[in-house]
Amino acid sequence: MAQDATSPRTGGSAPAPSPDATPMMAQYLEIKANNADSLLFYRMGDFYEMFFDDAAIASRALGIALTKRGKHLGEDIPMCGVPVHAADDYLQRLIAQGHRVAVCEQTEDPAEAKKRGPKAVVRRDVVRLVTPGTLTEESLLDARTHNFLTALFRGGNKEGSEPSFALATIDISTGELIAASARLVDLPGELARIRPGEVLVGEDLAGDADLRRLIGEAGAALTPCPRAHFDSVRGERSLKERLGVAALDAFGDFTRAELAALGGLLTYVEITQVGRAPLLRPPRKEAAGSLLLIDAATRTNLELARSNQGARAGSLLAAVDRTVTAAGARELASRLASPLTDEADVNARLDAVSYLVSEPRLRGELRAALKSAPDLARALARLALGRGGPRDLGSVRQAIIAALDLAAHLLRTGEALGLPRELMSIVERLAAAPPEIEQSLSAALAPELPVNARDGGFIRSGFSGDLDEHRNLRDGSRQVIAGLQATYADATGIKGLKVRHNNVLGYFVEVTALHAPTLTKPPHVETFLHRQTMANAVRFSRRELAEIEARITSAADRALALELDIFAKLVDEVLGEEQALSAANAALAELDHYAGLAELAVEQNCVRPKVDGSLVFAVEEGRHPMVEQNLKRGEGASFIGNDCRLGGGDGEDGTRVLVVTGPNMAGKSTFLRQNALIVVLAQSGCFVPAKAAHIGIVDRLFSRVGAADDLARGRSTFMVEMVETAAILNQATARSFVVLDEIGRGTATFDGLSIAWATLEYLHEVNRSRVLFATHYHELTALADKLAHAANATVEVKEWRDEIVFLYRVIKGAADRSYGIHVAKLAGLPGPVLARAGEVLTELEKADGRPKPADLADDLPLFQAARMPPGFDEPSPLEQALQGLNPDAMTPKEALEALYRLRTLLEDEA
Ligand SMILES: Nc1ncnc2c1ncn2[C@@H]1O[C@H](COP(=O)(O)OP(=O)(O)OP(=O)(O)O)[C@@H](O)[C@H]1O
Repeated sequence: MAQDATSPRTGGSAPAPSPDATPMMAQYLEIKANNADSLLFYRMGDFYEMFFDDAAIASRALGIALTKRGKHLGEDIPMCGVPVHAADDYLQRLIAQGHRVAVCEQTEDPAEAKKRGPKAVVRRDVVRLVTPGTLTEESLLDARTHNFLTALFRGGNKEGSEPSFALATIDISTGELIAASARLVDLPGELARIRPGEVLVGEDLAGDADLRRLIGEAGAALTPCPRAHFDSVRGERSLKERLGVAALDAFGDFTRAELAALGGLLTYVEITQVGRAPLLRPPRKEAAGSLLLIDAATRTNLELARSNQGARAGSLLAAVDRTVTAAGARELASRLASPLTDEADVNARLDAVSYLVSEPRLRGELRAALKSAPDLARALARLALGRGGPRDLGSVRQAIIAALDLAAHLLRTGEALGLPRELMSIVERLAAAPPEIEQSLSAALAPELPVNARDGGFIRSGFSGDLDEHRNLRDGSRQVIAGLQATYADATGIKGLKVRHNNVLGYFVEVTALHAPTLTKPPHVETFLHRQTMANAVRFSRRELAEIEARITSAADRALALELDIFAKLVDEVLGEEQALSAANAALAELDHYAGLAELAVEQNCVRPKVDGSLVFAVEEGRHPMVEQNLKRGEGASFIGNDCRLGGGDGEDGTRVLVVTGPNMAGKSTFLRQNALIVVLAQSGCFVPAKAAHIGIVDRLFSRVGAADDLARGRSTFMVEMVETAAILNQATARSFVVLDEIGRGTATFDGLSIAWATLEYLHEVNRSRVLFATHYHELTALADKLAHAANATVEVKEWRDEIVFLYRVIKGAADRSYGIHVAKLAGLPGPVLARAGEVLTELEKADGRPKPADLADDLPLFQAARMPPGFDEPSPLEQALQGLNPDAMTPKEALEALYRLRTLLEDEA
């Protein structure tokens, strides 16, 4: 999808309608004028043609030839076209580049138009607008990913109050509808969570450069809509109408702003679908505080849904996805993007996974049965929009069979043991799948189904007497024709005589040029009417052939009309049970997602985390899911699990901040991120890659790495880093979990060190969050020793003959050096450069101008404004001991002993 929301996504310009235009061009210009913001696909026979600027834009975007067709006001008309049968492909490419397309079809038979006069133009109209957020075709969608359209409305604009936004989101390919609100600071995170393909904003907001940038960064196309569409009264009314309810209270407590966003959303959907109403599931309100807040940078940094390369492969989502259906994969993606904060809800999900972990046979059977469950949601959505076909009806039938089977199966096995709450709710919804719809469909549908209803042949013979009769007539007449070939051959004595068919002549008799004279002479000239002479063959028609053909055509037309009638009735029947079917579909998706998570837990040796309301974070032998799976796939190496304990036993004592130092490449970042990922997994209701885990609910998760340059936004590395650090310091609470990886590295050493130092203190004293802080500033280890709830950890390495061996074990204590030059050697830096770097390092270390850690720790506090708690600035016994040390005057043995002493002191303090 195009990333830049500021680039124009409108269609090209075309001249205004003019009286001098040809009748067809006049029609084109009128339709184009009504759809100025879209590329107009204008149907002409077997092609969609584009003219004027649209043609130039499309030919560039699609790499197809730009030609011309006639003149308008004396100028050539640029034109390009795409064949109708391949249109989906071209549409997909245009949409992916952020264009919108208005599809204009012929709405009457050309024969009808001819009746109005030789110059009459076939009536045409736009039948739908295709935009990035409103796709429904299988060929345009990724089956395992939602395609969301989000309407954004700015509310709460009271003088001085912080603007807040209401977001209404729909996936029209499944009918999922969600409403939520976010403060301005949380908006990027919300957009990164939802990942809409298209965002609608009122025209009043569309000019806001910050908002445009933000939407562009979320990878969405921006579509301005009339401000009047964002009307809360209208939103509420159309939602009630669509859902057939008198009040919305049962679905959640929607704010006026959310209803306005819903209004904008539903109006746009109505416009783009040209009056067709998409399927709507009951709206889900995401209440403030019910979800773990994860900002956009953290999502990118942790590679939750996409890897750093932008692909699904390599992300957390890909690493934990063991679902067997597309709907299950979408459910998993939604849940992983939106972890919960309610202890009971998280545990209910974990109960479901636990149950399926402990029932391997049932799990295997469920997964095998789920494999045959088709994508019911998308089939239903297409049927609702009038874009469905017989195969979609087949999917509905198949899905009902699967749902009822699975419900019975789960109940049978669950009876003895009692199913957990979530699985019970799944069973109830599966069991409510309407069997009578399945019966109707099974009775009506043929075993082989075409994609399009107009291809016919999808109704089982024996279902409708009327239909069978016309089919027999059609097929019988075809046989009569086949028989006539032999009759004619006998009568004329021409063995090679053939009866053939084409669209121009209909049924005709064909003989070679050699035999033609037999038919052009009496007696046959009376009955064989010459039609066409080809190079080697001559063609004749006969009256009875034409008569039979007319019979065939009318029987075939009638049969198709009957089939289409039955199709429409079946679709109506199905849509009459839309709610029950949607509910069954959601249940299928949830079941697949739970069974997939249980499968993953067993396969990857994951455990159920203990999730509660404490402030504890205790993980035993935690692992990084993506790094671990990569290692296994690559060298078959095993991942070293590491413990991480923060937050102590009852929250207030013990370590809250862990400062991790260690050589490059030793595994610091991996350690930091794996713990953040464990929070995400646990609160989404997944088992976690560890031996044991206890997680006190986290309200906000932050993960940052010393950032890369963001030149596109005109910000330097350091600026980005500071903006992001500021966001954390301003928002993190005592319930938050913060991961900072080498913050402050993007500037001069002392500036960076000072900022990292102050940040660490502030997190410790003011935010009081659980924090993992990796740094190459070894000076910070002294600070960690000084702060009551901070501790040092390092990643173990062994030195061996001037080489380093990484052990990937996180242990207590601080690293003494970075081994940067060793790592540079591993990376293949030329020998002379390494040797010279070694010399420079020795000189620098000798003349070390950097302040000694202990001195630094004494000079502080840096920010009295932060109101340190009493006793904060009194040196602790550990600090006093540190002050008493003079590393320069110590032998290595003395230093080691001192270190042990310090550690004991530290443990005493904790
Ligand atoms: N626990 C572990 N078990 C096995 N291999 C690991 C482990 N942790 C890290 N690794 C391997 O080490 C590589 C480097 O790890 P990582 O990027 O975390 O190092 P780092 O200390 O953050 O490095 P730098 O300071 O240079 O950023 C990983 O890509 C992985 O292959």
